[in-house]
Amino acid sequence: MQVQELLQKNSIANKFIAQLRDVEIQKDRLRFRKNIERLGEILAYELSKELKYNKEHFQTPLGEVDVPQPESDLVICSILRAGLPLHQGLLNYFDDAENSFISAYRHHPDNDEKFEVLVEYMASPSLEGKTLLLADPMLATGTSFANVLEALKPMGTPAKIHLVSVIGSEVGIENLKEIFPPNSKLWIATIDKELDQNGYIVPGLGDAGDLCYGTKKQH
Ligand SMILES: O=P(O)(O)OC[C@H]1O[C@H](OP(=O)(O)OP(=O)(O)O)[C@H](O)[C@@H]1O
Ligand SMILES: O=c1cc[nH]c(=O)[nH]1
Ligand SMILES: [Mg+2]
Repeated sequence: MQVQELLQKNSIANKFIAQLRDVEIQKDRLRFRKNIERLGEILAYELSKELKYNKEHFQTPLGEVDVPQPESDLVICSILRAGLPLHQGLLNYFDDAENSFISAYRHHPDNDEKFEVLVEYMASPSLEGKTLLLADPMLATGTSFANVLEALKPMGTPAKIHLVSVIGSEVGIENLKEIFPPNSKLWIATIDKELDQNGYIVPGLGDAGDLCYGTKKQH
């Protein structure tokens, strides 16, 4: 798995990341979701440079022109819940992509810091031979991405997988390098060094799902 980190180069993306992280600004859920969506758009643009293109012919009112067009076999798969605004950002640019939705959530069976990641819901077209964009804004331990890859296996083997994320941890990314095929690529806005004892990214931004949609009751 290759890794491309957006914030290695300064851009307007820095502003969106800073607003996601800021403990006061992030209280505005609408802005929080919108900033994840905007980063989805930027990451879509960056990864679009590596898609395959075919020359297509167009008629303007004044003449004819060839413009290479991206291949059309994209499937965007988001990991619920926090993947939803990232999904929308990708879909804003890849508007003719197919779509998958899959759940992954941290279940704390003993109400302590130990957790397992459960996948319980999936709605997906066939992925056989297609280009899969797997979207989750947080890549902490990497377990959600790993379990989702496993759960998607019955849907067929994609020709190429692009993982799309906003904040990752170094250890989580190393874990995924062992699991995802070598031709996969992670497009991520920024990478932090540490995880705390609860598996949260430090400094990170907190709980992305809760910041997008509110807290959830454990069950
Ligand atoms: O890399 P990992 O260690 O698996 O952690 C990252 C996952 O944790 C969060 O999901 P969470 O379980 O909080 O669900 P939510 O999106 O519904 O809040 C986040 O949205 C990622 O899916
Ligand atoms: O830091 C983290 C880790 C998992 N999930 C989040 O939302 N944030
Ligand atoms: Mg959460």
